[in-house]
Amino acid sequence: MLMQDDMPVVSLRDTDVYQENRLIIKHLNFDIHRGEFVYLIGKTGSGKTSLLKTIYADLEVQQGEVNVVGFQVHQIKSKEVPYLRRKLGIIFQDFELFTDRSVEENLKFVLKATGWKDKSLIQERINYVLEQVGLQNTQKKFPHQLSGGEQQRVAIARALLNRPEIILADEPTGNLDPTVGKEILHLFAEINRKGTAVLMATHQHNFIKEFPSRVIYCENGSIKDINKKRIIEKIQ
Ligand SMILES: Nc1ncnc2c1ncn2[C@@H]1O[C@H](COP(=O)(O)OP(=O)(O)OP(=O)(O)O)[C@@H](O)[C@H]1O
Repeated sequence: MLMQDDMPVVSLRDTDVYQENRLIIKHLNFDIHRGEFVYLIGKTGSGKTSLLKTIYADLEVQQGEVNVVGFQVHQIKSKEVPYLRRKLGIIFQDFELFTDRSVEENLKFVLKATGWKDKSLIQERINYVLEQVGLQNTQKKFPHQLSGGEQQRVAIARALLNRPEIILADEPTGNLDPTVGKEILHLFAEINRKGTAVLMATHQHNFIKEFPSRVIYCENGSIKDINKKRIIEKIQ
């Protein structure tokens, strides 16, 4: 599906976010543009994960419009969902790697499932994404042989395989110690600098000071853009 250059990568119009019959966030209106880096913050249970799931078509849109990387998610058919997800890089708190496969096999699995056939192109792409995350020498290792931070880097490499328009990261540093978490933040910042948009749900407000960028705040069933300076002042 073709996208015009000036089209937002994510655009929500009067969108309600539901978990089953429960309204979690109402009347959402916001855009994320190409190359933007956006933090999604808010108390536990405020709906950050539900909002991300709505964007990657894991929760049904019951009201309003959700346009994501050229797909109308509010009327997407289930057979189209894999094509939407191919344009997104999705990162979770708990990495979600296949534990019974090596790093290389984890990455190969995604490429094969998304139609890659040429063995040398597959190997080239795997080498490239691992280099991007600073893990050139881990191809034959299994997830349990890697640290948490390294496992998250593999998950990020996996998310980069199909050159996503945007990375959706749900509390990606939640299982990591603060130093490693900060390194992962810097990796996201570097990926963003090369042009990929990032939407990151996080409880770590100190990240906003470390790498200042747009902040969306989720509270009492609604969201608003807030001034990052105010948050930085509050945490100083
Ligand atoms: N599968 C589900 N079925 C029904 N309700 C759910 C489900 N998952 C989450 N909820 C409810 O939806 C609301 C929003 O949860 P959500 O996980 O989106 O919040 P969050 O801001 O991501 O929280 P956290 O910071 O703890 O990850 C909560 O009240 C939660 O109990």
